[in-house]
Amino acid sequence: MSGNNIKVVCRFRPQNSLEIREGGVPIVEITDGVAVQLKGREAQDSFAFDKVFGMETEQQEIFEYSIKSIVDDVVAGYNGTVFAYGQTGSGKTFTMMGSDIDDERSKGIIPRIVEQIFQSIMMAPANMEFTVKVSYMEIYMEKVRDLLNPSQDNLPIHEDKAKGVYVKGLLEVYVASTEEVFEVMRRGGNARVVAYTNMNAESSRSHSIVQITITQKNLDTGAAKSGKLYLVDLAGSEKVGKTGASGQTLEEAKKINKSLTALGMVINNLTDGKSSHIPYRDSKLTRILQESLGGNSRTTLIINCSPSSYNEQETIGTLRFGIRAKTIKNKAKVNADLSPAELKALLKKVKSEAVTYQQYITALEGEVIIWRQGGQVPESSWATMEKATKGNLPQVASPQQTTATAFKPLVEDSRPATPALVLEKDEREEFLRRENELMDQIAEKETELANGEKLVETITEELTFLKDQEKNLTAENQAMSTELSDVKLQLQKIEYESKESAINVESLKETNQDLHTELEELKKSLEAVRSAQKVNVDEEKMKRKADKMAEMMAGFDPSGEISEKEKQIRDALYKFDLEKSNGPMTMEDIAQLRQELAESKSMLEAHENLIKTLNEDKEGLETKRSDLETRLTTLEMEYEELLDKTIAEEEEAFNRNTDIAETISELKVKLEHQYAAKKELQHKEIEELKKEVERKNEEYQKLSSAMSDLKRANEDLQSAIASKPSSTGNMSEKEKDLERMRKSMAQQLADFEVMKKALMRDLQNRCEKVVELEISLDETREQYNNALRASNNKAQQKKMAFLERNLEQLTNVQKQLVEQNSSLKKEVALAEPKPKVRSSASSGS
Ligand SMILES: Nc1ncnc2c1ncn2[C@@H]1O[C@H](COP(=O)(O)OP(=O)(O)OP(=O)(O)O)[C@@H](O)[C@H]1O
Repeated sequence: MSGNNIKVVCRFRPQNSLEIREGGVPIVEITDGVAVQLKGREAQDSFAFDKVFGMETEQQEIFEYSIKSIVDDVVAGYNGTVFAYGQTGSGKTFTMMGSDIDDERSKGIIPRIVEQIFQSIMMAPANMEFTVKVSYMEIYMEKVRDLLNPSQDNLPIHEDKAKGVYVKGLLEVYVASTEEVFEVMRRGGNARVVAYTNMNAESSRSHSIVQITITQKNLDTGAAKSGKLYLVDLAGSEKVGKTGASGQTLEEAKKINKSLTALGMVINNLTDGKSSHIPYRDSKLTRILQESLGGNSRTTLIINCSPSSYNEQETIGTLRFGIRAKTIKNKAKVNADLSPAELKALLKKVKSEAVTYQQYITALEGEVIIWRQGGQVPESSWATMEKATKGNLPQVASPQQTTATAFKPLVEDSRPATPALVLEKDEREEFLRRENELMDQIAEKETELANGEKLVETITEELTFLKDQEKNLTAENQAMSTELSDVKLQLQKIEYESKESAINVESLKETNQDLHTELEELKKSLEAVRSAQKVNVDEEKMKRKADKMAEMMAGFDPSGEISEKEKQIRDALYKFDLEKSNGPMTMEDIAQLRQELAESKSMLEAHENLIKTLNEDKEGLETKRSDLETRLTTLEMEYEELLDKTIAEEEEAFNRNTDIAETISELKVKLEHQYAAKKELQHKEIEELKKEVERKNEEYQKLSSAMSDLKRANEDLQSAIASKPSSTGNMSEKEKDLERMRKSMAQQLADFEVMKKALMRDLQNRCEKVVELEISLDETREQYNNALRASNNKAQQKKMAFLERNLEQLTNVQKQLVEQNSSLKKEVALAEPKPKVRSSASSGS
């Protein structure tokens, strides 16, 4: 086993758009493919590496030079590691994975390594059996997450003698082809994207590690070898301040950078030549990659840099890191499991070595005894290892003094012992066992802590939400409290009012009860008074009726004016009879008389027609009068109904405890309404009746003038008859005519007599009705007055006063109607003398 330095290669990518936009220019100059000189503003340093790749270097070229040999080593049973180090965006992922693993040109070194591995396996001898396992993990915030089993996000790191350092519980997938490996890569890559989206973090802040383990077994000998290859894409190496670990606290930023810082420390301690302790355990990354740095591994570090002046500082840092790492020495060895034959030979060798050592020890012990006893051993007889190997040792010591346990083989390890203290083998194993336990506990505690943190976060969110809610609720509560106190006040007010109302209701009930009792008593007393007075009242009524009738009919003497006129007519007829016996009239006189008589006749006929029309008018008036009476009756009935209804409503209002004043005003409005409607109707009727009366007056005037004309004609006729002596011829004819005329006049007189009697009867009937109406009105008024007197309730009195007013108005209306009626009667009476005048006029002719 020989020491071998870490191979460090440097790769510059082309300037990116940001750098160009910011005015960055390439500042690197590569010399001989192994040195790079920075021609920046701050530094003019040169750096030498195993290889320096320029901006235009193809992926294939990188692989060919720096990686291919490592694949061969791993297939040969060595451990291998490829690191990509550099600032964010410097091309680490581009170099390791490539922009497209399916694209021949742009695929990175990992796909190429995988292809190479399977190619090597295919080319291996037939007696070699290979198994390839792949695992994919990342370290973020000092937690190991299994990208092929993302639920495992905090795996512990263990170490034991057989397996060395390993991640406990990491899923290792057996793969049999390039495609299968690619599939695993894609799976892990997707899990990484999802995890970072959920965490709202950047993938550049984590370290991703692809681990490929190749085991090969010689089917003939049984000998086995296994090589482990770590392909590491480190997190961006820039200082947190520059690009800023967005959204992270300083503590988180420290954690993110912890592995990188520890990597730097490990590299420093490995290369400064004085440190006895290498702090692998300071971070998860350095612990996992312990063998890769100064241990059993063939390691290549690719440092990715920006060529731009814009990133000069970061590039210098990266290059310095590479230079330091370059001096690390590893001790790579084949991880071989020996075949049985090899093991037997080894056992034989070890046994013979043990015998040799035992002989050597025995010789030495013999010498020691001699020396202790004060003796001397000549120098030539001193025991040496050389003599022991050759079997030339003197037998000086007793065999019982020899001990096999005195021999201790050197503990050979591939890497510096950790911890730096030199431990006994058992102690070391115990230490590792204890460490593993502690690592498990730490992982558990970390998971618990993470869960606790999540819980705290959730609870904090909940708390914030609850606080907000509480704030809202407090505000709502305050508003509601104010509302509640308002409502309480209102409630108290209502309660008070309710109590007051209850008291009012009670008192009103009592009043109502009293009123009811009083009403009942009044009714009873009224009934009693009624029944007691009924007989008297009937008699009185009759008497009053008779008196009124007498009073009313006093103006209408049937034996008055008409009889006078009748007498005049009779006198005229008698005179006519006398003249007839005095002598004959001349023919001319008679002819003239006849003519005048004919005129008189026609005039008489006209008057008869007029009387007929007047009779018809009278009948019309009669009908109107009866209509008016009916209306009056209806009005009275309505009034009574209204009175009853009002009282009932009032009682109801009392029971309901409603406002009496309100009810009264409503009632008043209603009554006023009804009264106004009726009043209007009656006014209309009165107007109509007035018009009718006027019309009748006009007709009467006309009739009067016609009558006076007739009278004059009759007078002329009479004077003519008086001046003419009685003629000789046709006397008998004239007499006959006169006789006929006299008869017809007598007949008319008799008819008029009949009509007059009928009119008088009718007038008497009407007067009777008017008297009855007046009496009933008086009675109603009296009853009302009684009721008013009986009632001492203030509200009722008010109501009664109101009703009284209504009654007064109705009485006025009734009076008006009665007046109208009497004026109609007068009109009829005026219409009556006309035929009398005419009759008297006729009697005078
Ligand atoms: N050699 C190159 N040639 C062409 N393009 C490159 C090269 N190196 C990197 N790039 C481009 O630069 C961009 C950043 O590269 P990459 O993602 O590999 O950087 P990184 O160092 O892995 O960043 P991070 O630390 O954020 O993961 C990518 O778009 C990539 O395609």
